[in-house]
Order: sequence, then structure tokens, then C-alpha cells
Amino acid sequence: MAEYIFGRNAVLELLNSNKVEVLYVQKGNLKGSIEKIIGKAKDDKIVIKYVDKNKLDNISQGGTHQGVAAAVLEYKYFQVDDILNEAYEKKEDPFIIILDEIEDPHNLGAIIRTAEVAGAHGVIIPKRRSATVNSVVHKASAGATSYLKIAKVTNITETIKYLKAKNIFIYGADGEAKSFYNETNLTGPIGIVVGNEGKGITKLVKQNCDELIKIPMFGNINSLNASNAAAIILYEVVRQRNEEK
Ligand SMILES: C[S@@+](CC[C@H](N)C(=O)[O-])C[C@H]1O[C@@H](n2cnc3c(N)ncnc32)[C@H](O)[C@@H]1O
Repeated sequence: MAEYIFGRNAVLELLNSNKVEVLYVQKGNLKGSIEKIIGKAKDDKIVIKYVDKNKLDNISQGGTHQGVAAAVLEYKYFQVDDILNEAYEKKEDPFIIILDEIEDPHNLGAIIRTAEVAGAHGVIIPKRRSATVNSVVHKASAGATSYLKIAKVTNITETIKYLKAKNIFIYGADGEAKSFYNETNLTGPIGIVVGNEGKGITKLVKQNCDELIKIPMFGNINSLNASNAAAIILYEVVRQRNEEK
């Protein structure tokens, strides 16, 4: 069952933290701060439903709704083992994307979308210093957050060690790597680490990767956008896996 928040200040706060799934506005009640709320929801491309007062009275169960309520988007994160089990149940080698502090929700959404389309089994993000699955990510993923398993972990390095103990080979995507991504064998059980937009993969995480791989660059800019880099590498994994069959 959806959880609802009501009242103008509470709804605006929820909008600012990108956690509104659907906005409910009382028909005809469009004056004052409600205009700001509707404007923000429109900017964020959130579904707005104009409803009768009765509907809002029901949602708020007698509370003061001031003509507005919102359904809260709460993503239920999976465990790393759920991602592994998804692969094992499908009798496939695990194919996991590990995001080391991706901060931009649009990048996170885009990577989740590519990972889902590429047939990966899940995406792992850290609890801290990372974008989390909110309405912006949900939209940027084109709804892929509803299909792909996303796990939120306390420590990426520990998770990598855990995956390595399960015979999963961990590649770090790094523009300074020696090996080229397309000359590296990316078949078998693998995890691909993609780093933060500004600082790349953190030192400790990098040290714990089995191998670093790079996408060649020929221009003046010293890196690709994280979600573009992820897409290029994920599709090389797809290519190699299909060639293997
Ligand atoms: C914007 S880049 C980070 C740039 C950062 N200044 C650095 O030193 O890594 C974000 C992430 O995208 C991936 N990436 C970007 N360009 C890449 C390339 N040429 N080869 C492999 N990965 C790349 C890496 O995972 C990187 O951590």
C-alpha cells in the first residue's frame, strides 16, 4: 500500500527530496503556495492528479491536507545475495554493476536503464555519498528501477571482497588503466565498477579490483561521462557473452 504525505509544507519538502511518486491536488484549489508545489512537480515531470476534496479527506484520514497530498516513492532495496540468486536461478554467470559513489541521479538512472536492458542481474550502490533511488532516478531509468535489483551496501570494498570470494571477477572502469576494455575477456561471472563523476573510483576500491580496464580516448577531455562509460563497457560484456554462445 502506498504511503501518503499531506499538507503543503510536508509535500513541498518531499518534492525537494525527489520522493514524490504522484501528486494529488484538490480541484479548483490552486491559489498561494500550491502554485509553487504544482510548478515544482511539473518541472520534475511528476504525475499530478486533480481530485475532489473527498479523495484528499480519505488520504489524510481526517488530517489537515490544505488541498494537497503526495504518494511517497520508497524503493525497497535488495540484498547482494538477491542479485546473485537472480543470476543463479537463470543459470547465468552473475553480471553486476557496482557504482562507487555516483552522485548525479540522472547518471544513476541512466546506468540502471542500461544495466537492465543489457541483461545485468543488479546494481550495487553505497549507502553514503551516493545518489539513491528516488523519483528522479526512477524517471531517468525509464522505469528500469521496477525491474532491476538494486542493493544498497554499507561498504563497497567489503562487498567487492564478498563477491570475489564467490568467484566473481571484479573489473574497475578507469581511464588510466593499462588494459583496453575490448581486449579483455569479460565473459564469466563479473562485476564492473564505475567511479564517481569527479574523483573516479576511490583508491581502496581500485586496489581491490582484480583488473582495471579503459575505453580509449582521443580528444582533450580526460574522461567520459560515467553513464556513457558504463554503457560502452556493459555492451562489450553483452557482445562477448553472445559471441561465446
Ligand atoms: C567522469 S569519470 C571520472 C573522471 C575522474 N576524473 C577520474 O579520474 O577517473 C566517471 C567514471 O566513468 C568511468 N570512465 C570515464 N571515462 C572512462 C574511460 N575512458 N575508460 C574507462 N572508464 C571510464 C570511470 O569508472 C570513472 O570513474
